[in-house]
Amino acid sequence: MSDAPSAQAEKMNFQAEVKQLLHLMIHSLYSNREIFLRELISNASDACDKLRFEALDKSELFEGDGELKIRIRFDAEAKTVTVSDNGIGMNRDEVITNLGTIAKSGTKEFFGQLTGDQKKDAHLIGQFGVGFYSAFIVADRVTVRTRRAGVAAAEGVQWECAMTGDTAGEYQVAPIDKADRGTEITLHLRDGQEDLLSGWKLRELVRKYSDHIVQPIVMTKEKWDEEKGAQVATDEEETVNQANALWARPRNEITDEEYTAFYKHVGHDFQEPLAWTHAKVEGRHEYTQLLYIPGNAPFDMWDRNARHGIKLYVRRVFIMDDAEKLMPMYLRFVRGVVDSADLPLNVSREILQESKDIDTLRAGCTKKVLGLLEDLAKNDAEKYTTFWKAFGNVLKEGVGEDSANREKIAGLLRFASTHADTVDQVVTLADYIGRMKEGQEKIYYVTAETFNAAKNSPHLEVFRKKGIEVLLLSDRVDEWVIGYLTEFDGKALQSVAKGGVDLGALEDESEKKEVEKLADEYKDLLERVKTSLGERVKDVRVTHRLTDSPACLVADEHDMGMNLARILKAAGQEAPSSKPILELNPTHPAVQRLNTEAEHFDDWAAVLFDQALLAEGGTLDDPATFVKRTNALMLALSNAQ
Ligand SMILES: Nc1ncnc2c1ncn2[C@@H]1O[C@H](COP(=O)(O)OP(=O)(O)OP(=O)(O)O)[C@@H](O)[C@H]1O
Repeated sequence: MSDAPSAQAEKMNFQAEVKQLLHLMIHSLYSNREIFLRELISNASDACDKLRFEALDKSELFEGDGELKIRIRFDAEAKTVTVSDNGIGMNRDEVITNLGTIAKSGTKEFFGQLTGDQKKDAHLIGQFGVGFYSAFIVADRVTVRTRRAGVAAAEGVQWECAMTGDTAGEYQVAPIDKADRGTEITLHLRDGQEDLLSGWKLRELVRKYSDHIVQPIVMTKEKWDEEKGAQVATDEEETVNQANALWARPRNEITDEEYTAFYKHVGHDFQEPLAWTHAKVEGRHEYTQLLYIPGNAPFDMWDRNARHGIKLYVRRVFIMDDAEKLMPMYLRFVRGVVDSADLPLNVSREILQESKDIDTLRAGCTKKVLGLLEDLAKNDAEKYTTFWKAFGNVLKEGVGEDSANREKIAGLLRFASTHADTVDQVVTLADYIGRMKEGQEKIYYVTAETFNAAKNSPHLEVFRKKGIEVLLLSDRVDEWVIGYLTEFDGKALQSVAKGGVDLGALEDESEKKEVEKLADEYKDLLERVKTSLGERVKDVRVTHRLTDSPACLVADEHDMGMNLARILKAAGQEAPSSKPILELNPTHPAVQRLNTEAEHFDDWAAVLFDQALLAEGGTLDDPATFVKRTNALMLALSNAQ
């Protein structure tokens, strides 16, 4: 029963998503039921960290008790397990928001991806974050008693939810008196969970999952009672975890299991990390970094304001969460801890904004992470592939964002190309250069909105014929990457859909002469087409790049590529309007036919232009006229036969 006077208790309904999540949690995560303790301890530890941070300039929040700790108790008779902390606590509004709703970004995507298959869904919930609600895996009633630091005892709040009978979708909130600040969470265990009512079992779980928690986790000491033949509680308390900073220990004394358990806490992740790097840096600035690459992208990765980044400590004292200044945006998936020996203990977010020391820390952390990625790429291709699939598109942002490390980041990029002609992004720029034809000076690429549009682009025809590899870029961010990455290892990057194709030494003299000759022969035709198309084209010329298609559109050397112009337009941005150049393939029968056409010349010219635009991935601004013209030409042809 609740300790609160029921007259003042208020019934409230969970947000619909919470109900769904609770249901899923209980059904999909049952085989992982032990994690509830890790999650509650992790939250308690975060609550202590938050208090420490808020108390930096408001020491009265400690209320005379600065020794932050987490306590675990159990009551075998009442069948309860209680986790309490003397951290920041919550007020009524916070209780309702934090425990009654899900305010996370990515919530919609998460629910959209659920399949009903328990295994798959368990994996998804893990990625989404299990948190407080995991308590309901082992408990059918949960009581939270909490009081925010710094407010009066009478401002305590009790939250309670029973998952039985008709009340499953609702919870109760009531005011209570709570003398000590912080949060106490009592789990009323479900039938069959009695094994958790044991000091030995709970200690085992703490050691297994929460040993690395920095605050002491205390439990009542037990001793063996011969008469009763059982362990009995004493009046003393003892710390049951290591309660020291894992990152401050020497690397060779930390096991992989410990690194992994620590990651799950700092990364708010349910799954294993992909890789980590742990180093103590000495010199002008002294700091320790323990940085992890997660195995999966979190749901809120595309939310550039998402939290959960790097925790900053100063000489092992927690300073702040999500110190975004410590990692560049394009490495926002990195999780972990940086512990500085030089920053002042009273450092604030504002000081951090301007601190030169932070710039040094960030440069050091960035270097470490890029080094770790290089190492993975070189020595563990499988892991690197996993990394690339999850975070490749975020890393690409770095090409524009971090000019100092541009070459390094470029070396980490992976592309699809005409070499394998598959959608898999596996080609490095170095691989490409290694396969360049003799006499080839540039790295060629094509950008398009989809992989198939890139792969089948008419602009590739001459490259395919000559066996020259072309990178196939179809991720949105690629246009941005290419805008900054103009060369790699001394080789310029060149779009196959821009400017004239100058294949340099790859083109033989006779081919060049042939094109020049055709250009001369077709001079009049080019002029007529240009006049016919009027404002739609900048120029009309004979192509070097087509072998099979009759026509294609290209952007002038210094104009914006057409794919980028479309992306900008779709994003509602002004793109400088530049007209394309139409290139015609005089060896194609359609173009030869055009040369002799009199009556339907304008229709032919317009259809060739529109087809080239479609093949290039563009959209017609007047599709109905295109259809009408094509039909008219088909009829004219069949009448002529
Ligand atoms: N012991 C506690 N003391 C103070 N606040 C708490 C405590 N436990 C939970 N909360 C609050 O409730 C919120 C929701 O907790 P929950 O565990 O569901 O998610 P989370 O910790 O924010 O994220 P994640 O599930 O990804 O770890 C927390 O963000 C915190 O604000």
